[in-house]
Amino acid sequence: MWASCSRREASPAGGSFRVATQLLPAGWLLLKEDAVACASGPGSCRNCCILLQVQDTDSPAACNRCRMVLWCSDICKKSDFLRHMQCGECWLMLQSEARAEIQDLLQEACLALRLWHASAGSTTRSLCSNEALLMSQGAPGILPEQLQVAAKWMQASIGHLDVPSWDHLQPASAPDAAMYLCQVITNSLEVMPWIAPAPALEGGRGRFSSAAVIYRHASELNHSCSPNVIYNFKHRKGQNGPQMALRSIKPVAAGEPLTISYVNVLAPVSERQGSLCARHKFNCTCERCCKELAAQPSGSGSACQSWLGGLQDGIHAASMLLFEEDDAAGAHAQALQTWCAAVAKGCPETHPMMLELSGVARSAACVCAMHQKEGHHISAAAWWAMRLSQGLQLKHDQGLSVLCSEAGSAFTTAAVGLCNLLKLLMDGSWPVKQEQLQESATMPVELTCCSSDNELTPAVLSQAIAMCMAKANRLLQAAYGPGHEVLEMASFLPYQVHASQELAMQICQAASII
Ligand SMILES: C[S@@+](CC[C@H](N)C(=O)[O-])C[C@H]1O[C@@H](n2cnc3c(N)ncnc32)[C@H](O)[C@@H]1O
Repeated sequence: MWASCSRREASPAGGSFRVATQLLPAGWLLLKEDAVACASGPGSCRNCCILLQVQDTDSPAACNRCRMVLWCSDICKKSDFLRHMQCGECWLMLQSEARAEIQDLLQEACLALRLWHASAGSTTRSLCSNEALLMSQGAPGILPEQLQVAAKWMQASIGHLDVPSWDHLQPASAPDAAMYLCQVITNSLEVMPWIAPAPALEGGRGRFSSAAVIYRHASELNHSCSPNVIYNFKHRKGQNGPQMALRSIKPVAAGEPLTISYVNVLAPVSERQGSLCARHKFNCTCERCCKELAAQPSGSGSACQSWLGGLQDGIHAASMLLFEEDDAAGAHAQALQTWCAAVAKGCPETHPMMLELSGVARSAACVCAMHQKEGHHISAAAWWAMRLSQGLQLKHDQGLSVLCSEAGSAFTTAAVGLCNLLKLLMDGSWPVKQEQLQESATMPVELTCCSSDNELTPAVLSQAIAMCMAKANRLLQAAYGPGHEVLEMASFLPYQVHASQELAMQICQAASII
């Protein structure tokens, strides 16, 4: 798929990027690929990157030599031990002097060693490294001298290896070591840790430590603050590094660059530019940044944090769902896209349901995170169930756990239906016409007896939601038997949000990029 839908193009400034070779509709799974090399942060398994504290069954296994590196289980240790030894990481970790001297670059140095080992000295040479720039000017937070010292330690680690006995490897020269280090700094993608916003994630369940990972294809993608491709990771015990999936989130025209975002797209322009500079060492020149910098040179401004936070979690949730590639997941992805678009259209000041939805998004993200951890298929049922649980107070012990682990249940239909309904509401198409509902084969709610008011009041909304619930209850009971039901409905009171016009504008601007 990747080779047929995209090609590499040289950029005028050197380096390359990827463009679409055909029209790509939104929601296409473009690529799944395994990591070339990865280095996890402290406290997580060196092989699969899962946080050690979330492992329920296995006890962590340490390297018997350096005692600094841990794996979540014997399976992961077995899978990664030779790599750890053969790339020189074990020797490097044994050097207390090195650990002190390059502590800020230790993870990068380990990843660079692993990249050297994985690439057998050649296959990643095509990755850009920005080496000349980094080695002459350094970058925010890193001095060129620090890079030199880290490269020297890398070279020493490789020098202490009995490399000739591993026939595919060549000892790395000092310039090579520096190149690998710069490649890592320029190209590694960060597997973000989950921030636990809700009780469901307390105690670290479902959270992953951050890890730096290099992928062969995904690392070729340029960044945009308004990306057309979303990426996500799947952790698998025994595998080195998470698997990555790329999926289009907007229609992409033939010839258009494929872009992902390396940072939080909902942050203001100054913050985005700052983190791209600090972590990836470049000044972003994407269209959105250029526009926003021109319009608002200071790039400052607060935003409605809880709402944006919810939206961000919603995007994470969506990306989790988008990882799946079967038909059911396609429907889920569609539902979430519709939902995200609906949410993106509004802001707390203009629509009372927005805060509610942000809470829903947050909960959805939690469920998806937990499911990711447990390796279950993530279904839209989970999303829908959490939506009900948050907004409509579904009791967790009454059906949620069943719902969440079921793929392709009747609730998928309900999720799609609710999303459709929300879209109609957000589009201002209230009252919803019977014909509009019938147009959608997946719409499960009958709204014929709903209010004929022209206004979307809390009472009307409550009535619509109540009907969704009634339908949901019927589906729930048909699928899982008596005792599984949505218990009560929270009152949908209008939310008072005291936001300035300017703030509302910022929120809408941020949201419009989805
Ligand atoms: C992961 S690489 C992407 C592929 C890269 N263009 C290449 O030639 O291999 C990241 C590097 O690409 C460049 N880059 C990516 N997105 C950019 C953007 N929006 N603005 C400016 N430079 C960008 C920067 O040099 C960055 O360090």
